[in-house]
Amino acid sequence: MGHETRNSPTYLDLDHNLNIILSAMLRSLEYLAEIFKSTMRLSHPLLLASCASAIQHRALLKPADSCLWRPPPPRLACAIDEWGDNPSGANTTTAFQKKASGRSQQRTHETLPPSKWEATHHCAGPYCIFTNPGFAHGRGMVAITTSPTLPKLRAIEPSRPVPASYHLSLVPGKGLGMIANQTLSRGAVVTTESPAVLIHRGFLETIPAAEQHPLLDQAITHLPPPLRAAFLAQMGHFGGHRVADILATNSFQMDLGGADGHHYGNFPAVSRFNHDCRPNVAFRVAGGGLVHTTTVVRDVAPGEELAISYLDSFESRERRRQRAKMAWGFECACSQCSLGEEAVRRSDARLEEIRRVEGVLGDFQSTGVDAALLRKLVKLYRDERLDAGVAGAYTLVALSYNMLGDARLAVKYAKLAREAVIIERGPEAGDAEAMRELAEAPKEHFTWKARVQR
Ligand SMILES: C[S@@+](CC[C@H](N)C(=O)[O-])C[C@H]1O[C@@H](n2cnc3c(N)ncnc32)[C@H](O)[C@@H]1O
Repeated sequence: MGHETRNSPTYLDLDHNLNIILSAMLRSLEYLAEIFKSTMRLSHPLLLASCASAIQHRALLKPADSCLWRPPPPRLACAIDEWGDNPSGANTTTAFQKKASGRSQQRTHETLPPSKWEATHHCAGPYCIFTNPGFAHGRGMVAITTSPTLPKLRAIEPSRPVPASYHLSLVPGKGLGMIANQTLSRGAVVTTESPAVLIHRGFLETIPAAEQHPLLDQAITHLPPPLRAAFLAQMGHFGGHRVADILATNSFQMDLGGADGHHYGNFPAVSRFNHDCRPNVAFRVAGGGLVHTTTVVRDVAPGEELAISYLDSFESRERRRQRAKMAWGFECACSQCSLGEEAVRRSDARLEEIRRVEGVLGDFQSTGVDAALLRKLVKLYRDERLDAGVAGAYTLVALSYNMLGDARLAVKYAKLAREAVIIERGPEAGDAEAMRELAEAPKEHFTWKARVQR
């Protein structure tokens, strides 16, 4: 599973870019124009691409410099010293395992296994299996990654569960899907989940299948039985090696930070979301805690399917369909893709117009920016039902109204932008704070009348 930006297969961070914008604005309005252009092209702070694409991409990479599958060395291969008083792992039976084996288990803090990362001697090239069977009170987690990633693994947080507001059901043509049990209002959280399996991108892209597959199989055996069962119950769309297929069908690309930070994360509960090009649910994996959170972006009625977008929703129908087919192997017949030909033509034209208008607004040198253009952008998003990607548009509209010297509408859209940013990227997103500041004091904001005064 993967989700794409509107124009680039790289990892980017919109908050980071907005911060650049803000400081750049103070220094040079011309510089701002350039950064605006690139920033407003993005629809999502977290850029995801499918394992399937990665596997296809692997063919382009030069044959691996990796070592062969290594027999267990006499001592642990990875830098276990980094974790101080890490126990040997002899007592790693989890609360779940004990429950599963029928023994009564009082789930108190004392009886739960400690949550610590342990190295194993199973490695391929620089990538080793690391396990944490005590993670999240015995739910467990496993990673195939490099030793320098260990401090980042230790920062991963257990999710705080939310009451289930959906059930799983067969959806014609899609396999299982998530169906709302109740009315859900915009902003309602549907799922929170920590990764079950975390795999370094380099492992999937450079280690040959003959070495990769045994290590993947081995990694899964380190999950406590209930989580292992949940992992193996996931859909595999492509066939072939079971674990690799599950990862190719159900992984989110995640950036743990730094040059070595690119990983794929698997979340067995989240894996049941089907795709829709106009989804009613947005997702994010925020911060070093790596908790995956999904939030409803428009009101949902009981019985409605909950869906996320695997793709860049701003691309044309043709392009979206190609990508769905290439990366996940299905013909996209979502509500937007199955419109009639005339409606599709109008939809594609609106998407093209969104790109053009955002280009104009993002170029500080451009003329013709007025309230009518800003109203047009908002209407285009509404007509296209881009509820899951509206935060960037509202942010741009709020800043633009302020640059035009309209404090009332700058405040209105800054508030809308802040709400949308929180829904799409979480309350900790930098843009949420930036929009709060704009809403509180538009005339003191450095964008005030910036277009009028030129
Ligand atoms: C992450 S899984 C989603 C859950 C899956 N339906 C299941 O039964 O577990 C992704 C797979 O679901 C199917 N799928 C998801 N969205 C779909 C859609 N809009 N149309 C058809 N198939 C879809 C495809 O087979 C895709 O490879």
